[in-house]
Amino acid sequence: MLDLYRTTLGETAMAHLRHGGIFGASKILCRFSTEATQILTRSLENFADVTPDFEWNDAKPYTEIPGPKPVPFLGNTWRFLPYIGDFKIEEVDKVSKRLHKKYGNVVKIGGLLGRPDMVFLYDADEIERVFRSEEKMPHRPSMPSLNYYKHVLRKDFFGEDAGVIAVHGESWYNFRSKVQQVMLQPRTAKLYIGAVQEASEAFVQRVKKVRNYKDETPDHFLNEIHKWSLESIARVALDVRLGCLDDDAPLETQELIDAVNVFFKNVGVLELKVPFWKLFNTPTWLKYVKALDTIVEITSKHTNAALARTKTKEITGDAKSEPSLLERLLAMDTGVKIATILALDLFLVGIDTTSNAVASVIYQLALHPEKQRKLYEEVSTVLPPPGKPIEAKHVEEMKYLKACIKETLRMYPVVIGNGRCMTKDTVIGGYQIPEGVQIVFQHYVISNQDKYFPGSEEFLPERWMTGRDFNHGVKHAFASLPFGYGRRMCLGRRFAELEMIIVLAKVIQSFKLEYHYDKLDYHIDPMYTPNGPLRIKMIDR
Ligand code: HEM
Repeated sequence: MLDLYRTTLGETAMAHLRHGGIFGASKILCRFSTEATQILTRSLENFADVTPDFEWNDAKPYTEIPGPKPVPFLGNTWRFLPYIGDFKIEEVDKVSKRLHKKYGNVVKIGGLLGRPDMVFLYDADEIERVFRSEEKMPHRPSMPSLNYYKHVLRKDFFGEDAGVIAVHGESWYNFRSKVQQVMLQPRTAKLYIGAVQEASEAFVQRVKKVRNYKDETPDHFLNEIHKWSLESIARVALDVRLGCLDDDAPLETQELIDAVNVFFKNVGVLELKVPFWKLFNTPTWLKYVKALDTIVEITSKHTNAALARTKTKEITGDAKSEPSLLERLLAMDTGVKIATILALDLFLVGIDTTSNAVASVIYQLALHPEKQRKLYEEVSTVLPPPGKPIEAKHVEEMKYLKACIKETLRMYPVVIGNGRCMTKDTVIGGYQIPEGVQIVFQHYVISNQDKYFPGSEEFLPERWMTGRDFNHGVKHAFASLPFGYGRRMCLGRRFAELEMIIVLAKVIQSFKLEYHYDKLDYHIDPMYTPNGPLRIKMIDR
C-alpha cells in the first residue's frame, strides 16, 4: 500500500515539475498526502484486527467485482465530466439505482483520478457486518478538500484539534471522546426545548409574513427554513439570538447560510470530478476556500462573543438561561480551543442537513393529507396551546410525528449514502476488499426496496409505529440509517431530532399544508431535496 501511494504521489509531483506548473511539487505532494498519511497511520493503529486468512482466501478476488469499466488515462472519472459523462452529481441517486440494477449488490467504481476506488454496497446484512466489526477509529471517506483546508491551508487556526468533520485517526478519536458525552445524551438535548421552541415560533411568524395572497410560500422558502435552522443551532450551541428570522436580520446571517451552501455544493465537485484543485488553484477551489474562510470568520466571531459572555456570567454569577453547549464543554475542562472548533463543525454541517429534512417532511405531509390529518390529531392532543411551553413529556408523546420524520428520511434520506474507508484488508459481500478502498453504503437505494420495507413506494409512517416488530413494516434495522451508525454516527443527531420535532409540531399546529403543483422529483443539491420551488399552501388553522 505504502509503495502504491509513494509511486502515485511521486509520479504526480515529478510530472508537475516537468511541466513547470504554478505550484512546487512539494505543495502538490502535500495536497495528496494528507489523506494518504492518515490512512497509513490508521492502518498501523488497527493492525491487531486482521481478517482471518481462511476467510480472505475463500473470497473472490477484488478484480472480479463487477462495475463500469475504466478507460485508459481518465479511468472512470470521465463519467463525471459535463456533456460526455453519464454520472451527474445532482443525479447520483439515479446513477446508484442504475448501477445496482445492472451489476448487483456489490459494484466497483475503479480508476478514479486522485482518489481511491469506491465499492458501492447495496446489502443491509453486509452493512450490518461492517458496522458491527468497526474498529476504534473508523474512517468516513469524505471531503479530502476540507481535510486539506483544516490540516494544511489553515493549520494555524485548527492545529492538532481540528474537530470531527474530515478528521481521522487519533486526532478524531481524541476530539470526539471529549465532546461526545455532551452532544449525544438525549437528556442534554431536552434541556434546549425552550430555546428551540422560541426559534420555531419565530419561524411560524415568518411564514405568516412571507406567504403570498394565496397563502403559498415563496420560491425561496428553503432559505427561510435555513434561517430557522441557523437560529436554532446558534441558540443551542452558543446561547445567542442571531435574529435570522427578523425583518432586519443581520446581513452576516445570510452570508453564513450562503457560505455553507457554497461549501456543500462544491465539496462533491472537488471530490468526484477531475481533481485539478490538487494541482493548482481552480476557480471552484478558490470559491470553496473563500466560503470556508467566511464560515470560520463569522462563527469565530460569535463563539468569541459567547466566550466573553461566559466569563462575565462567571464573574457576576448571572446564569438565567440554560448553559449553552459551549459552556457545558468549558465546564468539563475541555478547553476553549475544543469548544470553539466544535461550534464551527456544528455550524458547518448542522444547518443544511436539518433544514432540508424539515423541507422534505413538510412537502411529504402536504402531499399526503390523510397522514397530515392523523398527525394534526396527535399534535392537537399532545401539545399545549400556542404560547405555552413545550415540555420533554410532550416531545416524548409525539410518536406519529417521529414516524413521519423517519418515513421521510427512509424514502428521501438527506444524505443518500455513507461510507467507511477500509483500514485493513476485509472480506465484504464475498469479495476481497483491500485496505484503502472506500466502501459506500447506498442507503437511499436500500431503504427504497420492498425486501426491506414492504410497499416501499408508499409513504407509510405507520410502519415505524410497531416498535420492534420488524416483521411488519421494517424488516432490517440496518436498511435505513439516515444518521449513520456506530462510533462516527451523527454527532448532532439528538439536536437535529429535537429541532425537527418541535418545528414540525408548531407548523402542523398552526397551518394546514397543501400542494397544488406538479409533483417534484428529488435531486442532490447538495442534500437530497425536492427539486423545485416549494410552493406550499400554508393555511391558518
Ligand atoms: C436531519 C439532520 C441530519 C442528518 C440526516 C445527518 C446525517 C449525518 C450522517 C449520515 C453523518 C455520518 C455518520 C456516519 O459516518 O456514520 C453525520 C455526521 C455528523 N453530523 Fe449529522 N446529520 C444531521 C444533522 C446534524 C446536526 C444538526 C449537526 C450539528 C448540530 C450534525 C453534526 C454532525 C457531525 C459533527 C458529524 C460528524 C461525526 C463524526 O465524524 O464523528 N448533524 N450526520
